Amino acid sequence: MISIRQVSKGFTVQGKQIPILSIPSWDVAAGEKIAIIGPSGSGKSTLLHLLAGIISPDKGEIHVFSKPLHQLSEAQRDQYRATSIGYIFQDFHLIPSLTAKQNIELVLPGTLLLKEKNNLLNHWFQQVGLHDRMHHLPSQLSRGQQQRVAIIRALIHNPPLILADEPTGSLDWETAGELTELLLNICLTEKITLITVTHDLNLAERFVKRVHISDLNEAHRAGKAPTAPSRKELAL
Ligand SMILES: Nc1ncnc2c1ncn2[C@@H]1O[C@H](COP(=O)(O)OP(=O)(O)OP(=O)(O)O)[C@@H](O)[C@H]1O
Repeated sequence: MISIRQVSKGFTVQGKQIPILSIPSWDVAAGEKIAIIGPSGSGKSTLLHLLAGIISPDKGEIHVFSKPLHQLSEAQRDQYRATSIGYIFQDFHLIPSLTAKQNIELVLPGTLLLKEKNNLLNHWFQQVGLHDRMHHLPSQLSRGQQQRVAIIRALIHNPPLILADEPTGSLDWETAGELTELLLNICLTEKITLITVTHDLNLAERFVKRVHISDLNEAHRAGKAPTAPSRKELAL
């Protein structure tokens, strides 16, 4: 379903090209639930951005659902993201002046009939356990509840692939565990492929498959890619 071949990606900083990722080969099968782990600055978010078509590789091939992302135009990549990808961020990016329900209505197609729209909204707010909070503003929701709304926003268009970048990074450990279980269960039921980036090894344990970025990334293994100090190191 996902196939990466000889992909490299770097960034130019002050005129100097810095290699970040160099992935000879990586395959993900449909329905897999994968936690990507690795130190800060090792390229985990960059990998998700490549898979979402937000950025393009400098070299190599990325196929997702047989689509050659490396060959798509920007408009085609926008279309790919709109139809095939649900993206969940660490910060929820909800619009503060809109209720939870209105935040989701914004991303629904205008062609839906009112009844279809309400059925869909009721279904998903039930699924994440927020059916009694639909009319709350984000500021009236806990952080865990706000992330549940963001999960609905990522899932409501039925994407076959969810990319989650530290989705529980700003939550306490108990809420983080609940949210991770919720996401895993929904993806299992809906047969969605889930790739989650996390720093939290305890949360990563809940995934059947864990991939360390340095096992994918030759640039990192070879010490070519710069790595920022980890949060743990910074906290010491
Ligand atoms: N647009 C950019 N321009 C220049 N350098 C960038 C850019 N985006 C990322 N980088 C660099 O690429 C490296 C990898 O960044 P990335 O965000 O992918 O790491 P990460 O593993 O997700 O880190 P963290 O766990 O801290 O979020 C970092 O050294 C970062 O500074």
